[in-house]
Amino acid sequence: MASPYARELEIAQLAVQRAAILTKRVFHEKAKGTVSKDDASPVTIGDFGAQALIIAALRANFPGDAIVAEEEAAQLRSDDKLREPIWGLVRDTKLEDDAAERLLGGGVKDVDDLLEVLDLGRSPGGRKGRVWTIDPIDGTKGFLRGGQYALALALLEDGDVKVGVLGCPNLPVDDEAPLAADIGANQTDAEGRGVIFSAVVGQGATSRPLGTGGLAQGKRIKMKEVTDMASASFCESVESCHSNQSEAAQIAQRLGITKPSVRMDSQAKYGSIARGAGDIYLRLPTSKTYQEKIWDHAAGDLIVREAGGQVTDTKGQRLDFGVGRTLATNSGVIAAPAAVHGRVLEVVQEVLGLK
Ligand SMILES: Nc1ncnc2c1ncn2[C@@H]1O[C@H](COP(=O)(O)O)[C@@H](O)[C@H]1OP(=O)(O)O
Ligand SMILES: [Mg+2]
Ligand SMILES: [Mg+2]
Ligand SMILES: [Mg+2]
Repeated sequence: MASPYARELEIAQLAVQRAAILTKRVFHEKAKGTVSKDDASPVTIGDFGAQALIIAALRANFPGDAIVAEEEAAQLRSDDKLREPIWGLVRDTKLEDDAAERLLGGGVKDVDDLLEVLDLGRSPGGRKGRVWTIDPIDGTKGFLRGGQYALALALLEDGDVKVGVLGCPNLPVDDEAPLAADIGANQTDAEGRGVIFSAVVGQGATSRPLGTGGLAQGKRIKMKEVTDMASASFCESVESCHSNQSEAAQIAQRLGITKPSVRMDSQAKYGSIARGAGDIYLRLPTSKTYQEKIWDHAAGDLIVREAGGQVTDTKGQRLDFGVGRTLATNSGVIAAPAAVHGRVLEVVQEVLGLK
């Protein structure tokens, strides 16, 4: 008998792989069709296109499942200058391997279907049933800057993450490559770059080359053991408005961490620590009102936990993906090897005045 979630995993990986072909094309274009959303954050033709391709694959393979995705069609309905290039990209993007493309199935018929497909991602989420979460480009600011970004897809069942897939086109394929100080800036997806991290609950976490055809064999990944805090380092956001960097510096000092933080955009941080290229991911709230979105954390949360890590918020609670489209009951994120998570949490709470 096939292992649980085998089909969901395969379809999710192929969907991410195909959507990454599209985002890589846009990554190399000077004009990325960037517009501003209501919350002033940027979105590009790459975000819309990748979301359409991923949802089309889910619609074809798992028609009964709900979808919580970041983007929606509203802006495109009134803007054909934006809509047309997205439609062109979606229409022309296929996996190089015909058999894999057939297996994935799920095209987008025309421009109207494109808008319809994008809006299939407006489920409110919740505690019941199967819900896919999609972040078509996580770290859009990194994508625009030429840094790291990720395509994130996860399956929730009754609020728990069962399958997580993270495509990181600009990370090295090699799990052993240490995190270079410049890993978050001026990246390419040239030869030797592009990795998919995946996890299924209870089955461990893997990495494999992202590629553009079929899926290569996966390799087991594990977090690095941190025996001595002096040799560890934090992996943090590039954006100081996404995570409080001065509090992180105080926490590092109290823990005896001397190395500078590695800064990179997106859930590539979760993938990097899961494969032992980095140690500890800290995300400290910068505002009392911002609620983290479930699509920004679901895949990464499972991948780190299946690689031997522990993921909680700053209160020490597991991330709760069953309360809606946001992590409304959580505050911040601490992802670390299980053996040191408790110590990191303790110091985070001291510095944030939570104990
Ligand atoms: N004010 C905010 N605080 C925290 N995260 C945010 C905020 N605004 C947007 N984000 C989301 O944070 C994530 C990027 O995190 P990081 O800084 O770790 O790369 C992205 O998912 C981004 O959305 P998006 O998917 O649109 O890029
Ligand atoms: Mg966004
Ligand atoms: Mg995101
Ligand atoms: Mg996004």
